[in-house]
Amino acid sequence: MLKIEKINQFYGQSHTLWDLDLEIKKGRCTCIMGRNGVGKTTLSKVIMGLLPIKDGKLLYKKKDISKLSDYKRANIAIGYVPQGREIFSQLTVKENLEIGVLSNRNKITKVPEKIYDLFPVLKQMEKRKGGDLSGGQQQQLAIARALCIDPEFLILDEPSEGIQPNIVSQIGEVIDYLTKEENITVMLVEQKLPFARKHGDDFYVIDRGSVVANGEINQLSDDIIKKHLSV
Ligand SMILES: Nc1ncnc2c1ncn2[C@@H]1O[C@H](COP(=O)(O)OP(=O)(O)OP(=O)(O)O)[C@@H](O)[C@H]1O
Repeated sequence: MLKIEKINQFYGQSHTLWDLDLEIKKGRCTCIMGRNGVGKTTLSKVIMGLLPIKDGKLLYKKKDISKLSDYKRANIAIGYVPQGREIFSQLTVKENLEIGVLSNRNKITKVPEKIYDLFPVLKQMEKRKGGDLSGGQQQQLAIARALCIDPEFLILDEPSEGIQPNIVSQIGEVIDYLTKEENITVMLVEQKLPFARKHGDDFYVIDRGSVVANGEINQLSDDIIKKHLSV
């Protein structure tokens, strides 16, 4: 689905991603793991076209998308839930979802009922302002908004961060449903091992901007964890 070949990214003089290679397979949940500051969010933003790369290739369904704008990437059905959610706090829940609908690749005009089936709390709170929702509800809204574009590929940047356990498990169930039932490909940036192990199929561990380990999630060994993930 997505193949990244030897990308290098810089913030000014600061070299952040180093010859990074990665492959994300269709219909699977691939966890991107690593300690704070190793480049996980930078990688997500590079895929979304929010940050430029110096060199390397981003092949999405075999087509090089590295020169496409972020707007065009939404049109090719890549959904993105950034760290920090970035919902519109002054707009209602429904209006936030309608912003996602505007980029729907099938040109639908209404929020699909399926979104509310996945996140019933959003139906109850449809008229409430985004900013008045709890952190967990905002995270659900951010995921729901990304699903309104009807993505084939969804990037979730630390969706479980700072969220209460019952909402984390609901989000996990949604990830399972998307990959197993809807064949949506998920890239999950995640630091929590139990969550990654439960919902991930594959993993990549990044350290100082490079991939240091990867494989199927059951190959994520204690040795890798000790070397590259524990603090
Ligand atoms: N806008 C920026 N300008 C300069 N340096 C930046 C910028 N954003 C991030 N960095 C640096 O790039 C490196 C990678 O940051 P990034 O946010 O991608 O890491 P991360 O793995 O997502 O971390 P975390 O788990 O804490 O979110 C860090 O050293 C960070 O300080």
